[in-house]
Amino acid sequence: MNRQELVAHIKAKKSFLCVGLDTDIEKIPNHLKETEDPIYEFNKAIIDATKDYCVAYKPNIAFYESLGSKGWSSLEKTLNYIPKDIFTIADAKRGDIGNTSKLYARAFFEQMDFDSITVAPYMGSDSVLPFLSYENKFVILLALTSNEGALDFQFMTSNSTGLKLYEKVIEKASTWGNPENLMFVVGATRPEMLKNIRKLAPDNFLLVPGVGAQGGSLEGVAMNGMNKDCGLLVNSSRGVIYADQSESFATVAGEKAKELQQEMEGYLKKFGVI
Ligand SMILES: O=c1ccn([C@@H]2O[C@H](COP(=O)(O)O)[C@@H](O)[C@H]2O)c(=O)[nH]1
Repeated sequence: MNRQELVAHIKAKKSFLCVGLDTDIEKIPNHLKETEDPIYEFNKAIIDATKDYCVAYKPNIAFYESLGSKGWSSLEKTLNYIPKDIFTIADAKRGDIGNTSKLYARAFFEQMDFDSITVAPYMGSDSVLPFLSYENKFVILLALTSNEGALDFQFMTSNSTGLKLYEKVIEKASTWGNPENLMFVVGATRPEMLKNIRKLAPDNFLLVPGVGAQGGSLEGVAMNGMNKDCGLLVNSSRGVIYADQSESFATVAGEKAKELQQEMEGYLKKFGVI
């Protein structure tokens, strides 16, 4: 999917919601555990219930690869089940020397047909460029993450440039890619930082995790980070998919996703995107 198509889906659905498929076998309702592939059955029900309210799904790869070959199989089946007009994100946080990154890119863009993958920036250009060589695919580069540990390195300031590390990541990576193939991860837990990030990356989409279970504010994100095309994909994983753990889990997940979509519709109108 290209950027123009993503923007068109956001406008049509009046939503910039990304539902995180962090499907944890421990948290799946008991009645599904008797099925042959509980992870896939859970994801199918979540997708059926939420697909009208979201524009992206983000399976976090750790939840699948931790189950070995069966997990990879559940992931592939889930990816194939997601409607083709919904943007897909492999939250894999990959990145290695160029020769190895090339194979990570092949795994997620050719073996599996994800629209995008999250990539760690710290090994530099040769670790990221192989992912950027694919047409109509996106790299989503970690810039300012939502966790406590973000404070350990990401705010360090360079004596020579005065830039913080996350700012340098955005500035430098913007010379490798462009808004047609490059997005950045910015946590919802630091919404006040989004104004500054928008100065460095006015047109790039930002993937914003941290709304829901991590306590990030959707309002703060929208008010500080929205651009003329929306420019935001706001993710909620646990806050949607585990909103209820009974047999009604999917219905409640659908209601949660709808609530978020309705709030998003308000912000899209406020900023003249729709
Ligand atoms: O900075 C980051 C980068 C990635 N994540 C991932 O997003 C989801 C958030 O899940 P919630 O249940 O909505 O908290 C999860 O897959 C993280 O690994 C992030 O949270 N922050």
